[in-house]
Amino acid sequence: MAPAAPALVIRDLTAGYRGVPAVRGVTLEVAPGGIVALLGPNGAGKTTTLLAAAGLLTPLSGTVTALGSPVTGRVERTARAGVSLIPDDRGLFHRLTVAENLRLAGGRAELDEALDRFPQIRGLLKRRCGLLSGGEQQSLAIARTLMRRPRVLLIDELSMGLSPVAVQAILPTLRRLADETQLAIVLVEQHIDQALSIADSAVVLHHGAVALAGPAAALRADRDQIQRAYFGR
Ligand SMILES: Nc1ncnc2c1ncn2[C@@H]1O[C@H](COP(=O)(O)OP(=O)(O)OP(=O)(O)O)[C@@H](O)[C@H]1O
Repeated sequence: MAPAAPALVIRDLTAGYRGVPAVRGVTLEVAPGGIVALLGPNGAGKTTTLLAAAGLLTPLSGTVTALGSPVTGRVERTARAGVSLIPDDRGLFHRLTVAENLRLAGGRAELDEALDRFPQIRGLLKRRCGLLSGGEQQSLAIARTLMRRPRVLLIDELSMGLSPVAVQAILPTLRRLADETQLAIVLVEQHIDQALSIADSAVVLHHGAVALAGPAAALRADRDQIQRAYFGR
């Protein structure tokens, strides 16, 4: 059987702010059901890459194709077609309850599906979102995004500020989601080992360029290589 067409293709992407590139020549590809870990030190260009992938930032050059269509200049259409971004602040409404946050994303059927995937949220529906723990907020952010039934999920440091234990609890859920629903995921993470343990492949950015890319298992086995890529050596 021929391999499935990639869900997201970023080809030779140069993008930035007010005409100044923050990333240069970035290429990455995610298959349906695949997870790519997008790694690199602060300021390496991970968020910029995700913004361009979501159609929120227009490339200076290069292309982004999601679900077979070009992304550039089509941010709403891209979102409707099934590309969702979870920003690093998780994009939740802290003054609203968990139920209200969820209701904003879809109807009963979508809600039931999301709660089946994250049963721990059922007991929190009346709680104000701002009073949830970091891990609970993280689950809520994913559950809410799943209600839009995305086919490509871009996740920007969902585990920011969380303990390694909380990160350990959530990442396997992403792996199951990808395996069971063919969701394609780009995961920006600072917890390198944990991200590599669920990813199929990884791309390490340094100063806006790809410093290292390859299968996650190979990169996991060679920690020094990643270390060097982080420091641009
Ligand atoms: N709105 C903006 N205007 C101008 N420069 C920006 C803007 N946002 C980011 N940058 C710059 O672009 C570069 C890449 O930033 P980006 O946020 O993509 O990196 P990152 O790898 O996601 O970093 P972090 O891990 O700290 O979130 C940095 O030098 C940053 O200062």
